[in-house]
Amino acid sequence: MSLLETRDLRKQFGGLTAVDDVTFQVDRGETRAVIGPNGAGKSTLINCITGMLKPTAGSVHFDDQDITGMEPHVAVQTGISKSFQTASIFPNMTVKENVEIAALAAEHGSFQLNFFRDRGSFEGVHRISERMLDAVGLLKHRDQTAGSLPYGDKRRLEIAIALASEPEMLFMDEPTAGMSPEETNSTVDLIEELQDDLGLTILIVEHDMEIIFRIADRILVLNRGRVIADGTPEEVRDNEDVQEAYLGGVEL
Ligand SMILES: Nc1ncnc2c1ncn2[C@@H]1O[C@H](COP(=O)(O)OP(=O)(O)OP(=O)(O)O)[C@@H](O)[C@H]1O
Repeated sequence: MSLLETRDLRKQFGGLTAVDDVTFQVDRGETRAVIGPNGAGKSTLINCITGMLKPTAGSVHFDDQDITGMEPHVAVQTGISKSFQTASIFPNMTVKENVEIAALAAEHGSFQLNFFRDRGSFEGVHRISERMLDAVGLLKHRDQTAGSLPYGDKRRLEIAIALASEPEMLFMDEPTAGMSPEETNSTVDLIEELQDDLGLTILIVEHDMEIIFRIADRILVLNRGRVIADGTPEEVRDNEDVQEAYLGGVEL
């Protein structure tokens, strides 16, 4: 059963078709990657899913609801927009306070929907925050100010902040961009832990093929707005169209 699905999703900018009838699914608990060369339509596809852009045609379904073209503030009620919000770090607050604020904000935002759900205590917020900090390996730095963290740890804190709102799906937009090889490795380890420990559904856009082949269950490959391949890493790696689109025929 899919958590997220697009059906014949299309976005045109004047005469340019940036997303060309894209149909794909993200199943619960899977790590789903979207890849493609520059200008392939990855950002446009994601923006049509989150409501940042209105699709020209087709539909988007999240958790069995049609959310096509919904404004982000309406879509929040379906749980999808929590996954896509950009995590912003407050540099003068501690690592832990940053995560607690996100957990509190999520609780407030979902209050009307989860009227009978008892998360309404600071104890609950505290527990969620500690669990997420532990998950990203920042528990020992919880009392440090967020601004003093090294770059890689800041990106991990952003993941903890996103997780604190308990999203149905975690969206990661090039999570390792700008990281050193060591930071990249530990972030990939982290993603693997999140998959195993929390059973998260992850939608990831990433340029680094090595990372994608390591962590993705299924990969959607776009080129000039169209789906040219969709399958397991092995299926995608062996696909001639993918090799052609990416590297002009050089083997991946
Ligand atoms: N707002 C816009 N107006 C007009 N054309 C756009 C707009 N946004 C994107 N495009 C065009 O749509 C196509 C797809 O762009 P998009 O940014 O979705 O690709 P991408 O796969 O995310 O690329 P990159 O990997 O470089 O980020 C490109 O040709 C781009 O120039």
